[in-house]
Amino acid sequence: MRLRFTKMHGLGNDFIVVDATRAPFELTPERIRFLADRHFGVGCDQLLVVEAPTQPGVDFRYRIFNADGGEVEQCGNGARCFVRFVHDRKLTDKTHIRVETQAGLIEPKLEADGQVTVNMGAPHLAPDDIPFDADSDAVVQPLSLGDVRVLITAVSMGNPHAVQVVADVDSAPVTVQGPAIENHVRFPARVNAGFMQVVDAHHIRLRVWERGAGETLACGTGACAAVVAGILRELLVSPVRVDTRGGSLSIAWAGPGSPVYMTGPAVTVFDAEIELD
Ligand SMILES: N[C@H](CCC[C@H](N)C(=O)O)C(=O)O
Repeated sequence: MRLRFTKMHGLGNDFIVVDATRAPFELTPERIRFLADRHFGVGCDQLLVVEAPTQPGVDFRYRIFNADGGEVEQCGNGARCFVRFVHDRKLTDKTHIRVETQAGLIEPKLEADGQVTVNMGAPHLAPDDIPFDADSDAVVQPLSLGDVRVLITAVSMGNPHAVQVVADVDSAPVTVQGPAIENHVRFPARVNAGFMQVVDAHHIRLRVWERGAGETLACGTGACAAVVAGILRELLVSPVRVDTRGGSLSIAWAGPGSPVYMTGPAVTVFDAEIELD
């Protein structure tokens, strides 16, 4: 099977993007893991599949697979790459599109300056919607990681996030606590683990250990979840600049029930083909 794909990234969070609008595209988890492998395959954090919509009034359907082969609900950096991909490949002449995902409808928009703004929808905060086995409905919850206990805020952007505040992201124990949080028993669907340093009320630094991919250079839904958590904890005021290791995003949120808006870049690196056995 010959697979045509485009390599893209959003602030270094990198993707293999496949156009499946004309022909169905069913890949096994094994093949996705092969494609995502940075030594034996192409290499990516996630594989994004562009499909025709399944419902009226929508332009495309968007499926997301982590490097571990699992399909997930949402990807923020991928949504920005998505609108650049469909626009550049002339799958649409629209610059503002409506896209259905497992997590619901999102609306990415290609701005005149090349940046992309995405209405990511409203965050979900009820524990059952994360899903999170919560001690209470408090914004901050203790989570035991064996010999240490961390204080997290659980937020879903369609995909689950556990966000904690740290003094310095550069020295934060991301590679130790990240996997422990990702696989914690109180997150039945596993979780993305965010480590947020508050610089000031409109500025944070963020690292994310992603579910199914490990630490990435940037995480769009993680940036949204961190800003939501920071505003709920009255540490942040919208809009917020989020500095990730791959660059900066701008996140805006007007409070519970309101959508989160994310603005940032989307870059095409190359087009290629690969023979899959
Ligand atoms: N690892 C995430 C999916 C990709 C999210 C991230 N790449 C983004 O930009 O939002 C999860 O399992 O929920």
